[in-house]
Amino acid sequence: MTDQKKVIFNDVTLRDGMHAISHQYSKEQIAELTRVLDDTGVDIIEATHGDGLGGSSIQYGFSKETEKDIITTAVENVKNAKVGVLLLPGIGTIDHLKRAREWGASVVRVATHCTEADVSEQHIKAAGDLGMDTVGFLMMSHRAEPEQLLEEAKKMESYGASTIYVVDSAGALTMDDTRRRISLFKENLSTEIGFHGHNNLSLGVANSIAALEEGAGRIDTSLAGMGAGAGNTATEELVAVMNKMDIPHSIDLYKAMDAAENIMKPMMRRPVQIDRLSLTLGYTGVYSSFLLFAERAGEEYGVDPRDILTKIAEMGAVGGQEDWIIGVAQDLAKEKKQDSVTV
Ligand SMILES: C[C@H](O)CC(=O)C(=O)O
Ligand SMILES: [Mn+2]
Repeated sequence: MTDQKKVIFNDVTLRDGMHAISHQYSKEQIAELTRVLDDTGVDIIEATHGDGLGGSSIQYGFSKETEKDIITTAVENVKNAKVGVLLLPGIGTIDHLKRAREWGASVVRVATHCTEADVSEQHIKAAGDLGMDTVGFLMMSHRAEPEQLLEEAKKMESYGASTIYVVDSAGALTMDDTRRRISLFKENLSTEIGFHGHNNLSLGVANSIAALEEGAGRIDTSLAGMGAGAGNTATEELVAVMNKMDIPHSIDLYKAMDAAENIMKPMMRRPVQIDRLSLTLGYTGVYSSFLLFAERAGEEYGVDPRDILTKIAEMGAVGGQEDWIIGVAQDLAKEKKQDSVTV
């Protein structure tokens, strides 16, 4: 590492972590998590529905608390960190963003599928006009070759994003895949570069380190990896490795370990871990937040959720197409029934 600037930690416990708890954090839990996260030293705390502003819906699942309560609770309980929000154009609007800004959010990540940066133009420009730290977030980055991803990143840069992320939504990137994308960004963009990992193939920490070595300056993590699929890169795990490698940051390792163990893990409804289903997400390259949808559909229709995910991967589903899961489960159940009749 030649660049000795402190790495910025963007914590996603209260946003990606929402997926792992079906968006059901209570105000009290949000307040407690915000306080401990702030105390660990993270730079940015992202707090919204898992699918961002406007995400609370029948399609993505309703959150327990309102958008206003999620954001204002985080803002009221933070001392040092900035509060951020996620915005997927089409789910969230510029009006949502203006309200989030009024409630005290100062960072926004405008997220698009990796080949559709075009749809972020208005939202990135609006965020700039609102004086927010504006980040472009290219989801499902494994689905674009590095050169194509760079072209999309350049669009976000031209709209005014000051940081652009490689987002491994499916936890499907290998270390070499990560290096190739981040290094190309580093050579060709003048923005800061970020990396958002999921641990489905057990590469959350390794990919984050590879991204840092190639010049990323922002990294997403969460306590105990709380997040969709097998979770995100766990803060305490990454910090331990960064300490051993002398990579500078602002996190207190023991505080992060204690918060993960004492506060985060007891709140989990289902262990956030690599199991056959979350591993299948990484293996087939499916959006991590499809995990619980596939698990539920598998139970309801009596089919193996791995078959659902494999089919969903073949169909090339992207974030927002959660409803396809039911259709696939129904088709698989029908096929299963026909097979048993023929036999
Ligand atoms: C809406 C997604 O959960 C955003 C994200 O964290 C990802 O794509 O990964
Ligand atoms: Mn994610």
